[in-house]
Amino acid sequence: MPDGTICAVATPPGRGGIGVVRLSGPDSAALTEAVAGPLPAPRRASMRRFAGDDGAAIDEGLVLWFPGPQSFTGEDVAELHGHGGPVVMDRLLQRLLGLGARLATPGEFSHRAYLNGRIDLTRAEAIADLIEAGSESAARAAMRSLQGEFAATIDALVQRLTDLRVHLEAGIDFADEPLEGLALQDVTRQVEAVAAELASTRRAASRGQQLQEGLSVVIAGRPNAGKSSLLNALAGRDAAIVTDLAGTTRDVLESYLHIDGLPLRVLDTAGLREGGDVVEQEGVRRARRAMAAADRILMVVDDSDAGDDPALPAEWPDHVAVTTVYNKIDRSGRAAGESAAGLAVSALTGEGMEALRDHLRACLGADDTEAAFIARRRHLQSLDAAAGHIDEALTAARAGAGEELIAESLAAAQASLGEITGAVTTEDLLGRIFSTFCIGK
Ligand SMILES: Nc1nc2c(c(=O)[nH]1)N(C=O)[C@@H](CNc1ccc(C(=O)N[C@@H](CCC(=O)O)C(=O)O)cc1)CN2
Ligand SMILES: Nc1nc2c(ncn2[C@@H]2O[C@H](COP(=O)(O)OP(=O)(O)OP(=O)(O)O)[C@@H](O)[C@H]2O)c(=O)[nH]1
Ligand SMILES: [K+]
Repeated sequence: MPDGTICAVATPPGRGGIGVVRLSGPDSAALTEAVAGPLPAPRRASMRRFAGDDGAAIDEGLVLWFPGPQSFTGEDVAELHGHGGPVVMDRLLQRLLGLGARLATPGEFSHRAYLNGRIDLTRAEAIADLIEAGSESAARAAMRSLQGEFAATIDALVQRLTDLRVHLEAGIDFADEPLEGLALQDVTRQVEAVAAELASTRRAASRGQQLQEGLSVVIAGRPNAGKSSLLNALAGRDAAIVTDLAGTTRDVLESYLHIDGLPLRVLDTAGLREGGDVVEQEGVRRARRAMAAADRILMVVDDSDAGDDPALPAEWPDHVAVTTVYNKIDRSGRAAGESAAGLAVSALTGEGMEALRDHLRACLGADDTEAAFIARRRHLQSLDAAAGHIDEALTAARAGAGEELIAESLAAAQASLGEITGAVTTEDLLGRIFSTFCIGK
């Protein structure tokens, strides 16, 4: 699949002190020599003149030469560090293309690094996530994955499954009798241990995904409880329309905000009530869908309205954590801040809003971001699939089923985990992953 010598500007477009053009592939040495003269010693920066095809200088700068396999991609790599102007960078690139290099596709350097066994998929993705990181905690989590912690955890799980399978498959080969007694108990215990380990990895990965994509918080409640006002108070701007008409918000309104550098995706929703016109009914359906998919629901109650109470909208999705927010305390007189009942705020005066922000920080695990791996949806899906197969194995083991059945489920779990690090992949998956990277990465 890696074919030819690729080149791209590795630094961001625009003007900068320095701009880097990177080359990877079999002709890197010849192309670099054609432009910049003799190659410097491996991994030693040397000053060179970069010549155009007419021999006139395009720029002068540093050349770095990384003979494969000791390079980022594992292939021969060269870098031309020139002055970071768009015209200079483009002329250098055009010169290399004229000499026979091909423009790299997005993520192609990382893709080659993966194919050459230099980095596994979690590390390739961590590089992209590190570049994209929008907060310090997301960057830290990306570094943990880049340094291989996520991959090591997955590899350890796969190893345990391999050991178990060997154990079971040896049983298949050498005994006609089903697993019983101690042996079966032992297998069950070990599968349980894998299930627990998998669950804790899932938690760390899901924390990492939240750090990257933002905790999704849905503001829900009865019409006129002050949901849109609460969103505006959190966002610090007029993101949503506020009126004293019940049923103002009809659709789901999405806002991204940060609390102490931690990303939040906040959804304002239509007030929950029966009846109303078709538009409002559709709004309520969408609100319920958003609630079911949320990481947390802020259930807003109008504290100045004796008729509003948190128990009213009965059908909460019970897998989603709910925080009750008593709003309009400027009218009800309740003391601001957090209590056992929930949080008391006034979206109008701002009382209690700091306590609400603290609460959301805590929901995001702001004090515990060290334990997170940067993770993507596809990782969580693979972890869930693996957990499903481990469950099957457990059910089979507990029911005293045959070794084959248990081993088969363990193998399926292994395959799901293998998708995370790229031990098991398809062209299609790789294409989808690397095409989202930036050019030059
Ligand atoms: N100039 C420059 N800076 C960069 C990169 C790059 O490609 N070029 N990187 C690109 O992402 C990152 C660093 N990643 C790299 C990873 C491995 C190797 C490398 O040459 N590895 C060899 C030799 C190691 C050594 O010198 O001891 C090896 O592992 O064998 C280089 C960069 C960030 N900074
Ligand atoms: N006194 C007081 N009024 C508030 C407070 N928060 C919101 N309001 C008022 O309550 C009314 C409804 O506010 P909204 O933010 O539109 O309420 P909502 O829950 O989004 O309403 P729907 O979109 O109809 O579901 C408006 O007149 C707001 O000004 C508050 O803390 N104190
Ligand atoms: K309203």
